[in-house]
Amino acid sequence: MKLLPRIEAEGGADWLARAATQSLIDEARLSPKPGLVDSRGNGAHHDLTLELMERSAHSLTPTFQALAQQSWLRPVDVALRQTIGRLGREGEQQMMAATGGVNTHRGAIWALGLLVSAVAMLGGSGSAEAITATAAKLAQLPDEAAPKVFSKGLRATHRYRVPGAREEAQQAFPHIMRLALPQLQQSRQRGGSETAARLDALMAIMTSLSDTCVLSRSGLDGLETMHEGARNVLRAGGVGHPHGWQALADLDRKMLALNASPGGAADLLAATLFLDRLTTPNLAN
Ligand SMILES: CC(C)(COP(=O)(O)OP(=O)(O)OC[C@H]1O[C@@H](n2cnc3c(N)ncnc32)[C@H](O)[C@@H]1O)[C@@H](O)C(=O)NCCC(=O)NCCS
Ligand SMILES: Nc1ncnc2c1ncn2[C@@H]1O[C@H](COP(=O)(O)OP(=O)(O)OP(=O)(O)O)[C@@H](O)[C@H]1O
Repeated sequence: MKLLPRIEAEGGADWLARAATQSLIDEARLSPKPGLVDSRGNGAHHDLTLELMERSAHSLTPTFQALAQQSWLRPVDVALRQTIGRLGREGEQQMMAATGGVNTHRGAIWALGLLVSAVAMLGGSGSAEAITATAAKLAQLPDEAAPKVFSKGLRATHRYRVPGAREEAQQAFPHIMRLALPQLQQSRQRGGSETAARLDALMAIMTSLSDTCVLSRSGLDGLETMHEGARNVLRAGGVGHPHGWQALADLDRKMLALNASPGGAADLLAATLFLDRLTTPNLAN
């Protein structure tokens, strides 16, 4: 894994925040994504639009900036965990204010927020491994001030006995490190388009994530359809191959018929693009 270029402390927080927002916008615009909001339309979501997703992404820039500033060269401890927990919840409120009460990016604030903090804790330099390991340490610490709400995601993890957004972070983002980033690089090396490589990275996440968005909306049927369909795309040579493209279209149809949308996989793709962006900083401008 490439080393990050040194990001100077001054301006570093601003740069990280813009990179995080841009990663959310890149994820939202990427098309065609099964079930999700993209440049074509709303996917399986009746309350979301691309315009709303982009407005939401921009509303989060000050949150990412504050997370980076407060975390700059700080050690992992409960005090920092509580600070970022508070900033993350304030970010959720910013998002809700910007979208008129629609949840566009809750999971993304969690994943990207932890990663932005982790890069800042490392002073703006570090490998993707070091960044995700640092984020995991933060996610493992208790946040006493967190309200005890039994969210939809939490309910799904209990009902189906699967890991969710919390566990993905606590385990240092295995779906990003073991699946999405290697797939992104492999598909780029194959020489296809950047869009195809990013869609392949999304497929890699979708082959195995226990996505609580999918589980809440369409149960185990939806989850199995997602796993199987994403495997078919990659087995057929990826999105850049005509058979892979066909398999993606089939998966899109099936997900829509089930009202299934892989929102958790989309969040992790945005986080993947963020980590990728750190190694090619000219993309963030
Ligand atoms: C941990 C979070 C995501 C809450 O998760 P919870 O499981 O309770 O479910 P909720 O339904 O609210 O949201 C889950 C979201 O995570 C995403 N997701 C779903 N499944 C997965 C998965 N397996 N892996 C990763 N992300 C997933 C989806 O987008 C989903 O919408 C978060 O909202 C939270 O607790 N934030 C507190 C603020 C905080 O501490 N922030 C610190 C970092 S900024
Ligand atoms: N491009 C995208 N399209 C749709 N969802 C996305 C996209 N990118 C990320 N997501 C994630 O999907 C989640 C939205 O899923 P969902 O609509 O199931 O959430 P909800 O608000 O909890 O549920 P509901 O709308 O059923 O009340 C968001 O939290 C967001 O993180």
